[in-house]
Amino acid sequence: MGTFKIEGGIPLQGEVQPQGAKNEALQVLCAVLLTSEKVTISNIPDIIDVNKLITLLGNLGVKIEKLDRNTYTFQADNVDLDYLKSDAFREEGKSLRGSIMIVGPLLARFGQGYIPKPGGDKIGRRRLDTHFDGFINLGATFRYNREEYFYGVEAPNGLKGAYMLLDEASVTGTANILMAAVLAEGTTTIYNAACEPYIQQLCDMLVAMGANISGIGSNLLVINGVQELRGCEHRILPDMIEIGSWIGLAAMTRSEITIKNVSWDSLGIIPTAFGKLGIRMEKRNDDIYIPAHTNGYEIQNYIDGSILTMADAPWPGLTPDLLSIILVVATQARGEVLIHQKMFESRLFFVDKLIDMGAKIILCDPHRAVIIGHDFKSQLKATKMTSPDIRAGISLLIAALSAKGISVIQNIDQIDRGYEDIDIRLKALGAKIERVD
Ligand SMILES: CC(=O)N[C@H]1[C@@H](OP(=O)(O)OP(=O)(O)OC[C@H]2O[C@@H](n3ccc(=O)[nH]c3=O)[C@H](O)[C@@H]2O)O[C@H](CO)[C@@H](O)[C@@H]1O
Ligand SMILES: C=C(OP(=O)(O)O)C(=O)O
Repeated sequence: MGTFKIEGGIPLQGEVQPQGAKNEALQVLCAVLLTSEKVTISNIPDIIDVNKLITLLGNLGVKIEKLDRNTYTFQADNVDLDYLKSDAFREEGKSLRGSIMIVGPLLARFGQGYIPKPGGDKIGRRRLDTHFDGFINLGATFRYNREEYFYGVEAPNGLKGAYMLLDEASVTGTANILMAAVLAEGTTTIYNAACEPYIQQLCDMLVAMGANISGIGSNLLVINGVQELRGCEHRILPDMIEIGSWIGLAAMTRSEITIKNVSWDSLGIIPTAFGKLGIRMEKRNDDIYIPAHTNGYEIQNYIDGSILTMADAPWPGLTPDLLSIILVVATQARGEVLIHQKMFESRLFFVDKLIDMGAKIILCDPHRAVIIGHDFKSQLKATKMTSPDIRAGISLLIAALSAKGISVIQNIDQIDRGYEDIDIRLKALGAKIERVD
């Protein structure tokens, strides 16, 4: 596992180009399994999780051509279903969360889908009931091998459209059910569907492939099944979580940064959420300009003067993936904030490290932490730390960049799984960061 060595306390300056969205990439890559025709996808981020999924597709027999670093063509005209029964698949399939989304397309097109319990961040319980309840609603039979943590769904006679009210607005669950429903016979209605930009993008891609979907962008999707889908070209949106990470990083390191081509209209509440911490930014065409916050930033209170709460919620609420970043940025704000991570129960434990570095944080329980900002009157102290999950990892990296002295972050695979060339891009802005071993 690699390590970053970071000399903090240096303001950065310059422009950054956000990578393509990891979580969208994982969805649209799985969608290539829905057609025997060629699909071209551009703006694919070159990151560990995405590359693992591309390898998995290749092992499933999908023909893959790399046109440039971030553009590929895929053709699933000769899928090797036997691979799903191999030991290699049991290992590969469980190494990332996104692999779960091969199940819907495989079930829809070939009548069978299998997956070992998928990996991803260890940030609390991550159940899959919504996915499999959805497939069962579409007429699939379900089995689960408890010893091997292996899931299977089968529908040898095809899927039949159905009405369903999802138990929770699961992002990957909605994507999976949607990809099954586009080839099911008749009409499927998915209520309480997740509607993140990732899902909207997936819907747009499926429509370009010939699917019939209405309600895109809402929590009520109506899908009229079609017999087959065709190839298409699809471009992945810039990664809104990475954009949020750069906003937080700019404020906390008091750097002047322009984030290029952010697709502002797809960012939803994210700029407003950082605005509540007092972070100023300007929309310049489709770029975000963040001035150097030399006089700090002040957390807003509610109208009645009470302390602000920042909590996650399904889209269009604030994504849980940005709360760790918001938390770390708040440690240098003027004022206080309650961070309430509602969805995951083990995502706040990294605050121990921030407390070691001198941040004023009260961890109330696994879901809530109160942050009392230093207003830059006291700098965080450099330390040695390990990245527990992708977003805690980037948050610790932001803390290290703002801290006095040299910090070491171990287990940086956790950061590399979601952030393309993060060290190279930081260096281009003037950061002192080295990848050691
Ligand atoms: C590969 C991928 O796309 N991963 C994202 C996806 O994971 P993923 O699709 O796995 O996450 P889900 O949307 O299924 O749910 C995440 C967690 O939130 C809980 N939950 C969900 C919906 C809800 O209305 N109420 C509720 O409590 C679930 O029980 C679960 O613990 O969505 C998560 C939630 O945005 C993000 O953190 C992950 O980055
Ligand atoms: C939790 C995340 O990823 P995954 O679902 O892949 O673990 C994330 O991207 O913040």
